[in-house]
Amino acid sequence: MSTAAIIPAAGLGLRLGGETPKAFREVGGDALLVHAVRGLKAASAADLVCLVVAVPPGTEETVTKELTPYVGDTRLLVVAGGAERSDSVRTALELVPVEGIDCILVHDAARAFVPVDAIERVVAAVRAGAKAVVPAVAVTDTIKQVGPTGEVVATPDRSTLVAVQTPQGFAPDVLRRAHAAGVVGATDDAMLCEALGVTVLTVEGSPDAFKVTRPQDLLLAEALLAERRLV
Ligand SMILES: Nc1ccn([C@@H]2O[C@H](COP(=O)(O)OP(=O)(O)OP(=O)(O)O)[C@@H](O)[C@H]2O)c(=O)n1
Ligand SMILES: C[C@](O)(CO)[C@H](O)COP(=O)(O)O
Repeated sequence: MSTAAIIPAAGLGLRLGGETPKAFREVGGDALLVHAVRGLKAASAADLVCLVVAVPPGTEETVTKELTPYVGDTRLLVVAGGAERSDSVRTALELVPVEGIDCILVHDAARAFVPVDAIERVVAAVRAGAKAVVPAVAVTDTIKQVGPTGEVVATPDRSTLVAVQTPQGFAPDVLRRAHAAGVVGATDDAMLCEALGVTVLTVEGSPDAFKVTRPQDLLLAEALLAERRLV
């Protein structure tokens, strides 16, 4: 059996700023989206047969041309994304073939530097029977829950908290049911599965899978890439 991947890449990158949508911002001379695609392709154990990328409306043709050299024999489909991340994923999911796929990965273009081993851990856990799998890392800040005026109402026990990353991996029927359920406000796909009562498994993520969100993250990305190119 094989894997399909969805890359939501249709966001504007408002927190990053600048004129160019975030997925097209360059690090080390290549767009974040290109780095993300290369990362998924490098995870050979995943056997990626289909890749659906959701992009800002109007950029579908350009992106198809730009990504084609990187996908090899993986089938590439590029669609216009929606208003929210979950809308972009849902639209892309409609194009994922039903036959022959045992795992669907959903991977942010903004987490462009996830290492191969983290991707392969997610796929392996889905193939071992988990219905929904997220890569996770320990939280290093103390997290506070706050009320409407910013007052602290609780300090959760940090040892019970993790920060989750992408790619998140799913049994295809579960991801389809999760997106069909019509839950609004979900910031990741695992949350949609949780709403169905599906158990979500965590596997070890990676600090390199950080999300490029704010301007300083581009500096970190450049440094990470420079270090990788040295080894
Ligand atoms: N309508 C949207 C919003 C986000 N995304 C994608 O979802 C991933 C995670 O979103 P985030 O990092 O929040 O990106 P943006 O929405 O672009 O950032 P911001 O909230 O700062 O505008 C990104 O790869 C982004 O392109 C998407 O496909 N469609
Ligand atoms: C999917 C995600 O990257 C997991 O951490 C995250 O939830 C995306 O959130 P964002 O606020 O839309 O960047």
